[in-house]
Amino acid sequence: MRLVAEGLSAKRGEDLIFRDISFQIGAGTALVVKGPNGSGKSTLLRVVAGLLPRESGKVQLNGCPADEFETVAAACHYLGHRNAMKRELTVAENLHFWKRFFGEAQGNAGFGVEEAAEAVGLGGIVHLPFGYLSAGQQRRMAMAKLLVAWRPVWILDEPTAALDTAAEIMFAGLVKEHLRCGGIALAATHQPLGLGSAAELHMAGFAGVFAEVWG
Ligand SMILES: Nc1ncnc2c1ncn2[C@@H]1O[C@H](COP(=O)(O)OP(=O)(O)OP(=O)(O)O)[C@@H](O)[C@H]1O
Repeated sequence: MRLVAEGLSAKRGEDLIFRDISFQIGAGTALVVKGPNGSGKSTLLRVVAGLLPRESGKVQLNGCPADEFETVAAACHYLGHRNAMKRELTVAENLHFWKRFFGEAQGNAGFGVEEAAEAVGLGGIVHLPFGYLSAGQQRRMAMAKLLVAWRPVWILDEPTAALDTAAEIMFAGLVKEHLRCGGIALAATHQPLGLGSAAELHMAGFAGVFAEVWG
């Protein structure tokens, strides 16, 4: 399986944010997107995830059986800046919602809700309203959303911002396990994700866009 982006460009409003971005990410590998504030990292991730339209170019997931995921977007988990959880619902209710929403991928049911909470170090508090959790605990539970249903492509926007060191290490472990299982990760970050020698894509913003990919 291989996530292939070719010649991507995107606008926000009337402004062209980046152009001619191309990369490939093979199964079991990650690509880390770096660049200064406003250079278009979040925009690129949202375009790849199908959440924003692209101005040109294409995104394909090669080597994935056509009947498994109808679109690239359907094969992606997207963890954005926000946690995508309802504060008034319990953690369990939130995670059950997402588990039902995603449904089961063929041959892979994903983690149970309690199992996913334990995997992020927070087993035993899924009965609490999400809004009661600390900011770091909320982020960890948002990470648990990645586990309740299998999706081969994880798109991660500043996943560990404002997390403590233990949570960073925990999350690096989750991503490594995802890669070990043949998954793909595309992450935008200002801080090291602890993934070792992941390939990097550097964005400089429009009027200085360049893309470099290794691996
Ligand atoms: N809805 C919008 N309308 C117009 N411009 C926008 C909109 N959303 C974002 N932008 C602009 O698009 C550019 C890229 O924003 P983006 O969030 O992708 O950058 P980023 O590299 O992820 O930044 P950061 O490191 O601060 O998170 C910025 O200049 C931003 O002001």
